[in-house]
Amino acid sequence: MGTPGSASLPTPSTPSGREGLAALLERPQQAALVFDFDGTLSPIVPDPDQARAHPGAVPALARLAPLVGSIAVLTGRPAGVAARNGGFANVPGLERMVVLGQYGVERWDAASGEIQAPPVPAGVAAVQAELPALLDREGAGPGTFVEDKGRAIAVHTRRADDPRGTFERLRAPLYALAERHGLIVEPGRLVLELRPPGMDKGVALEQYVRESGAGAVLYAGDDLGDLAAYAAVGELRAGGLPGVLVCSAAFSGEGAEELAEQADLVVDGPQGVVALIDSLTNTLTR
Ligand SMILES: O=P(O)(O)OC[C@H]1O[C@H](O[C@H]2O[C@H](CO)[C@@H](O)[C@H](O)[C@H]2O)[C@H](O)[C@@H](O)[C@@H]1O
Repeated sequence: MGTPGSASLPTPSTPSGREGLAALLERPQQAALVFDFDGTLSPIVPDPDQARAHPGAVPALARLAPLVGSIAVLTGRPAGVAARNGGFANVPGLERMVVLGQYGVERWDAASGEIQAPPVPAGVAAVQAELPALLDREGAGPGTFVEDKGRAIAVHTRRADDPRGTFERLRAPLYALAERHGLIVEPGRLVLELRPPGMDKGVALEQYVRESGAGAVLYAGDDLGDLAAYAAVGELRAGGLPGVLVCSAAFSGEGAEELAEQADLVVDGPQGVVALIDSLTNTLTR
């Protein structure tokens, strides 16, 4: 059975990555494949509300899902937003998919369409109330905008006149604001996100791998928040569970270069991720 794009499966550049991919291909029904959303399944765009999965992503995931143990999305987005913007609901093939949102605190299950989310800590409302005056005081400018994620507040500078300069200028005051209210700052691609502590993509990935009983894991990401998931895969590998680290490298100069350095496989942004998913499907159905 052929799938769109018949490129052959790339070879990981590291021995651990080659071992991880070999294990995935030998026992696909025991493999967990976990994907970040923005920058990995969804191309980076100036307005987060307009971000959608790459047109090839859902069809590619739906073809691969029945061949592997499990497929999940692990994202900084609220779980419901990623499920909606990704178009993951009611897709034949993706009935078992889960979206772990807000760095793993929230969970959306395709099987039920329901979202589980704990209560929002009080510090989030306090930050929300103080933020406009802080941005004004720091001269953030009209291009700087705030994304209210419910249990986190993201300050974006991509649309500012000087995106990197504004990001750097806001860094210290936002860290201080977060600390005053018991939150942490999660830096990303031209975004500083103020969110509750206690969970990150590493903890979430490790929990998901254990819960799904996976014997191998593939994790694909593009941003600083994905480093924790990379570290978790490193620890799982050290404990004998093979894994592959994929970097979706679409933009440079946005602070996430470390990810490409640590990856076993670097692909060309979301379109490269789709090609990789398709080549896995092709290999498993040959
Ligand atoms: O964990 P992720 O799925 O990678 O989410 C991380 C953050 O992604 C979003 O921001 C990024 O994508 C936007 C849309 O392409 C882009 O405009 C922005 O510059 C990027 O930083 C999202 O808006 C955040 O809430 C996520 O935490």
